[in-house]
Amino acid sequence: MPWPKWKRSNRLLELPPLREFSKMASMNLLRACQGAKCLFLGPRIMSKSLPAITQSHIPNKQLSLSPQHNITPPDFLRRATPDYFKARRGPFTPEEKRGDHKMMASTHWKIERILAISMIGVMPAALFVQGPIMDFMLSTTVLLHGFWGVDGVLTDYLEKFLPFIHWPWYIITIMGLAGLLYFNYNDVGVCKAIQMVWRL
Ligand code: HEM
Repeated sequence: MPWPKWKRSNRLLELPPLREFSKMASMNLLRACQGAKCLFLGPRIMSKSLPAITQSHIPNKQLSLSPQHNITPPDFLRRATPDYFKARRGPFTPEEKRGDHKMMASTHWKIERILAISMIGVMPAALFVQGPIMDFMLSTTVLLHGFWGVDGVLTDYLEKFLPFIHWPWYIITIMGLAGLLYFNYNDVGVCKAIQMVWRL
């Protein structure tokens, strides 16, 4: 149905389209944040952090010492610079995006989310329907979700400094899974156990 005449001449319709409007708003917000940073943190910190932001397209190895001259410093010197401890912002090659996994990171991400969404159903269902199948579903979904969650944190924050860090986590997870399965087979099972804890 066409707009009535008075609405077409309404001032509201003369505003820029929503996309332009949000672009302007975010630019202003960014400017305001930079201003606040200068005010509270002082210009020294700003002048230190700004190059890192503007040069985020340069790979870490080149960023670390002399980005202008494109010099790649020796490894021990690279590790001694603060840039080594900064998060890498890309750009990432397809090989890097894939990592050394068997599947694309995006596929893995989707599976993680499907599992997390399925937990929204499994968790309340476990309160009403109990039995070995529900015990198994609750144990495996929560364990796998927790495993991937912590594994992601280790990858993001620790792997760079402690490359072996995943192995203790794999061992803990396998032991946890074995413990949960043992408990489900030989005892009341996780659903009943949670109910019993809450009844205390
Ligand atoms: C129905 C319940 C739950 C839902 C829907 C859920 C959903 C999610 C989602 C979507 C993320 C990813 C967040 C992100 O990448 O920014 C996440 C992260 C995580 N979840 Fe859950 N979760 C649930 C329960 C649990 C439970 C019970 C545990 C403990 C075993 C847990 C442990 C974690 C951990 C360790 C992370 C990683 C945190 C991080 O990356 O900083 N979650 N969860």
